[in-house]
Amino acid sequence: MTRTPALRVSNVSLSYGARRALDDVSFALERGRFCALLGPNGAGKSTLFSLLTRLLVTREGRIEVAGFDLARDPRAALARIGVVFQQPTLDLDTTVMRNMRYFAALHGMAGREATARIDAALERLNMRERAGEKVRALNGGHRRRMEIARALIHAPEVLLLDEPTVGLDTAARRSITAHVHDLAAEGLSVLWATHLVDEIEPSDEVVVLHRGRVLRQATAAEIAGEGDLIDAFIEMTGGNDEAAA
Ligand SMILES: Nc1ncnc2c1ncn2[C@@H]1O[C@H](COP(=O)(O)OP(=O)(O)OP(=O)(O)O)[C@@H](O)[C@H]1O
Repeated sequence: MTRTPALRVSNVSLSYGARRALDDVSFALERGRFCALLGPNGAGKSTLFSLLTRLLVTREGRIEVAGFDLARDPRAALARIGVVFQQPTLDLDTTVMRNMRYFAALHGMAGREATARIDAALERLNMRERAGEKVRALNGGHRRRMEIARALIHAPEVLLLDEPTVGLDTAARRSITAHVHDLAAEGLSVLWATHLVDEIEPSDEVVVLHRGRVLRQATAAEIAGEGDLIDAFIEMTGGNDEAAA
């Protein structure tokens, strides 16, 4: 018997007026996998994230999270998702712990339960010793780690990250990428939107998105074949961004 995927996107389309941002997108994310949603600027990655988090809705297609239909059963589906958006959403003038507590409260958690969940989430990202620091005092990499910890407070099955390394230096980028790969190795299902091929490991699943369409889903090693993933990606997408086309 096959297991229900962590995330299944079936024939999803979305248009902004006359512009078709997503066109019949289908893919599945197996549980405990790191899956890169790889696409150049304008491919539709953020649009897809907006649909997965119900910031946008579409009548065309279907999205299921751990078997729960996002349109029919949004509470159950959304409860199983943790999200790190492209734009940071932290209160810089309060401590890491207060930020985390606020978020726990949004999920209906308080008191000891909240503390235990927050501690565990910070621990997973090696951020526990920073709990008392003001967010403003943290560097970009630590702020991102904190946002990832925050997205894990309610123990989601699927973690969505939209270009989470934007604006980080090379060392912080590498560290965040490694941390999230570790989370997948521990059993979390991860969808990581990026246009940066070097964030992807050979065994990762990759969904190549270009101009709103899925060009391919396979492991990075399969897509790279005898060559490099970057060459295969450039060949598939023509090497130019939608914005520049
Ligand atoms: N609110 C909007 N109104 C009209 N068109 C939009 C809107 N948002 C996005 N688009 C267009 O839809 C397409 C997909 O955009 P989207 O932001 O989802 O891509 P992306 O892969 O996330 O790119 P980026 O990496 O630049 O964020 C692009 O052509 C973009 O110009």
